[in-house]
Amino acid sequence: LRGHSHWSYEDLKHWSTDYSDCGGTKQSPINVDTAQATFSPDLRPIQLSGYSLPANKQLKLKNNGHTVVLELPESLALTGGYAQQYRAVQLHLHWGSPLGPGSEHTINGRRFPAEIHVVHYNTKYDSFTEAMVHPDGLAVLGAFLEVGHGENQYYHEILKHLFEIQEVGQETLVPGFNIAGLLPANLKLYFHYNGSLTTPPCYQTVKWTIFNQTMLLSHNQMSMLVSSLRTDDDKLLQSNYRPVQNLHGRRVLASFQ
Ligand SMILES: NS(=O)(=O)c1c(F)c(F)c(SCCc2ccc(C(=O)O)cc2)c(F)c1NC1CCCCCCC1
Ligand SMILES: [Zn+2]
Repeated sequence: LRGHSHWSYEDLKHWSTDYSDCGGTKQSPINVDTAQATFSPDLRPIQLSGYSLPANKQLKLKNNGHTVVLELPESLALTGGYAQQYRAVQLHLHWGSPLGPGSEHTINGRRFPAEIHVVHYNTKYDSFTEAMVHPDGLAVLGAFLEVGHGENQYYHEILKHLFEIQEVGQETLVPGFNIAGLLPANLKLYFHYNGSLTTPPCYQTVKWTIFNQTMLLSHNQMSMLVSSLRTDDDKLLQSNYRPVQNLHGRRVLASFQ
């Protein structure tokens, strides 16, 4: 993955020359046109197990030059909503700048201030790297972040460490907490579609779940997110989102009407 870090959000055109899947027909992110989404009553509530981690479980938080990544133990598992079991790999965020929002997915053309992705791999494969090249290999849970009134205590567990990893490659340790608190309380309402990693190598191996309920952060927390991290040319790491990709006939399912 080290070799994948020389791309940037500025030269998107070259992604598909260096990584052929980036030019594929099942790419992410997408715009969700809610009027075109198909209600699918057999979409079950997403169920998380093992997401509540004790404080003595230290998690690595890293600035990898493209986002902030929190590495997750495989003890976190997706046990509902997907036909097979998936285990957590990492979570990371996408955000904008003081000039504009930075979610990756959009809803009816609306871009949200930020978006969290919790990445999992299908346990029928021996490892994440093995899973990530199979169409049913990965499951990513996505939720939008908006500015509300109060501080979000769960996001604070990550945001309060950002100053320690301002430079690319820096990492720090975060005490365990209830990772489920980073996702909506209502895991029944979501959109579902087959897509890809939104970064090179853009493998088309992700079953995406985008929750309908958004997460609320304070204004201060959102500004910490958009103005703490730097990239490898010492500029602020901002607007780390890929433009929405064509559906090419794919259907988006909705677990609700
Ligand atoms: N939205 S997403 O899930 O596609 C995604 C992004 F959009 C991302 F932008 C990222 S970060 C860019 C990829 C990367 C670069 C460097 C390092 C490192 O030095 O450790 C690691 C990763 C990023 F890490 C991920 N998720 C990754 C996809 C990259 C390859 C496998 C790693 C787990 C999932
Ligand atoms: Zn992502």
